[in-house]
Amino acid sequence: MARRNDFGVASRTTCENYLQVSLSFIVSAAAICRCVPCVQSCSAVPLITIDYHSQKTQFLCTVSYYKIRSQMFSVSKIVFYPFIKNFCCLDNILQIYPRIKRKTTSSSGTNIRKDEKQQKHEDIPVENIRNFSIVAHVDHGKSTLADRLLEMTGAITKNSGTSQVLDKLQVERERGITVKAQTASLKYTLNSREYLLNLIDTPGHVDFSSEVSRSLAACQGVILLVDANQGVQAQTVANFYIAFGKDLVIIPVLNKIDLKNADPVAVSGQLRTLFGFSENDILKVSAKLGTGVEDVLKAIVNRLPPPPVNRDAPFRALLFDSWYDRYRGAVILVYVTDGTVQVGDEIVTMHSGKNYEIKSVGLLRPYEEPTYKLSAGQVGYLTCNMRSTKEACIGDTLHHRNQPVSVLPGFKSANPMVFAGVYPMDQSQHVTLRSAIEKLILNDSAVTVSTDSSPALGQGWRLGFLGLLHMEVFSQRLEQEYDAQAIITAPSVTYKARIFGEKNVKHYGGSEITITNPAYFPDPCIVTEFLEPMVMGTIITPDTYLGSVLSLCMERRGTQQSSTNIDNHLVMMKFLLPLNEIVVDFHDHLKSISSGYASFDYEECGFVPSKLVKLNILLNGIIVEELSMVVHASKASSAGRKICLKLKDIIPRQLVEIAIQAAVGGKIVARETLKAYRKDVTAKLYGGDVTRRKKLLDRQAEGKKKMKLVANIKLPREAFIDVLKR
Ligand SMILES: Nc1nc2c(ncn2[C@@H]2O[C@H](COP(=O)(O)OP(=O)(O)OP(=O)(O)O)[C@@H](O)[C@H]2O)c(=O)[nH]1
Repeated sequence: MARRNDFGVASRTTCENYLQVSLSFIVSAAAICRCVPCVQSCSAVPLITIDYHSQKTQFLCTVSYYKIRSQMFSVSKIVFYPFIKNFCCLDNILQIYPRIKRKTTSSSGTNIRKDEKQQKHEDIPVENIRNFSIVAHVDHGKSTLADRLLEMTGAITKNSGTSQVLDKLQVERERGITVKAQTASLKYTLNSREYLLNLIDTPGHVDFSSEVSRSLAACQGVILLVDANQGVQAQTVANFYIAFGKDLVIIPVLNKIDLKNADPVAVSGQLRTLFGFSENDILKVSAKLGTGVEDVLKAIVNRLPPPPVNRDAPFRALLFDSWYDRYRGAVILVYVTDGTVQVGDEIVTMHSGKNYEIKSVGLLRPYEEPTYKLSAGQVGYLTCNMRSTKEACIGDTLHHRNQPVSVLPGFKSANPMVFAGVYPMDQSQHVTLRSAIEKLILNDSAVTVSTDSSPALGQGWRLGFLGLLHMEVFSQRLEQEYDAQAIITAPSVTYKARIFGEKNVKHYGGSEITITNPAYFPDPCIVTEFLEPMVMGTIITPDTYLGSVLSLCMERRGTQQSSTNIDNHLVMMKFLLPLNEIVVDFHDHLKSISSGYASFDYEECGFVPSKLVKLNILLNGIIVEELSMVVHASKASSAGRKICLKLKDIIPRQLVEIAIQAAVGGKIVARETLKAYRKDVTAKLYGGDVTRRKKLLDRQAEGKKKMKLVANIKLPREAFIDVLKR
């Protein structure tokens, strides 16, 4: 059945005549790299024949998942021909791509089984599908529970050495947090019925909450995981209300019951008081040890409804995630709500109206596993030669060409809260950085981009993030995944201003303008009022720390809205806080004053009038535009003092004295003086009259004064970078 072709050639006829494709190539890493584009262009599961140095050493393998170099290559099944002589060829591949699994059965047998397996995947009836997500506060054990679920359903092997399988990004593994929602389709048999459980693991940190709400669009239920040691935390409350608001079935699960300090009884009480669960609903597990996890699987099957979909209707799917693959372009993750879609179908994306031919479809188990088709109710990926990163629009509806359907409700676009400038290290890296940002945005659609420029840092972009951690993770991913070095400037938030006067309104293009960059702060004379963004913060803290938490919130201009006792020890408080005050270090401060016990979460709460001013920084009387910032009037002097001191440390001393000033309008609010280098002009004098000494010093002072008049203070680029970056 396997045919020997020339190296790397997979003819189209072979593609069409067989379910599999025959390829011949020399066994080496390069060969596999060269083979993969051919494999990708075929619309069937490929069968690869390898000719090792013309010794007719052949084996077959069905490729189910492959990625090259920085990513991963994986061949799920390798079938040996009986006449294999040289096994070292296989070992070569195994060394390079350790995820290849060996299997020695007859080729035909395997193919039949593969077909059967694919049939089963596609044909699992809708009643046996459950789509769910795991939501929880940071570190309450979502990824650990997901690992156990994967193990118990056979998607990964036990003790495979890989923990937190769904945290695939390097940044996630390094920081031990989830930043990107991940999907895995699990097969689970209960009472001899086979179920397909589509699990979406979501991030816990507030900065990635847009990932959570997007993932929930494909789910009918959630597992609300709570650490039995820490109890209900701010993010637990937020996640509960997101799921509740979307009418999803919520399965409350207490995790970490194996810990010595775990108090499942008290935490169950908190869940009952706050959310009205009954004791019988609450499951108790240890995700780490696997205790009780089987009950979670049963609860998913028994308590969650199947997806409300129609397989007989024309194909319709919701695009809810995407990522970039350098060989296949955009890979998009869809939730099929109606009909079926298969390789070779022509589809249209509603947003752009563009046509595409489906090149491959499959499920994530948790690695890509190609299937023949995707049916309604399933969550799977598809590739369709989407080359431009802008084409995969999150929330878009897909349908078959010539079979229009109604639009699915999309997503409320995430509102960026924090803005920062991103510039290349030097301008020669501008193009590289631009393409890296574009590709990363495909994977992280919450980031907004606009171009920006600065005399000191050159051409760059102003990026909007959901929070500070989001910004840090984005810059780390730029570096790790795309090898792009960037300077990220200090973050700021968006303000608004109401303009008066017809001429001014015309000039600014509206009576209410948004200020994302202090450089565009309007003249206060033409502004009726400035507005600043507020958030409703939820803080849950043990009552021992109540005093210090309250004074921190007051200091940050917060006003208390409510206070509820969750139980005898925990208090939940709501504060209205200016976003600007919490964006940088509020969370760190809160953790340090409460020994790590208080938790914080926030949601946007609109804009309110505020007394905002632009703080200018002057060097010897000249404004340095890049260093200016927008602050609340009451904080102008302290912010000014801070930046003047920082500048004094960073700016190298020069031949003239430099006055570093912070000013609001014409009023100087802070000042530091950087002393000039002073040559010891009296060094040559030995003894003599004191007037000679004075004369020399006077002459030096005169010279310095003149120099100050003509000197142009230039900040070296490095000093700028030091001040501008956080
Ligand atoms: N003792 C014990 N530790 C657990 C259990 N479940 C999780 N952990 C530990 O808790 C820590 C956090 O677990 P993760 O699974 O990363 O938590 P997460 O909710 O996915 O974290 P984020 O994605 O950052 O929100 C890890 O050190 C786990 O080993 C459990 O049942 N018992």
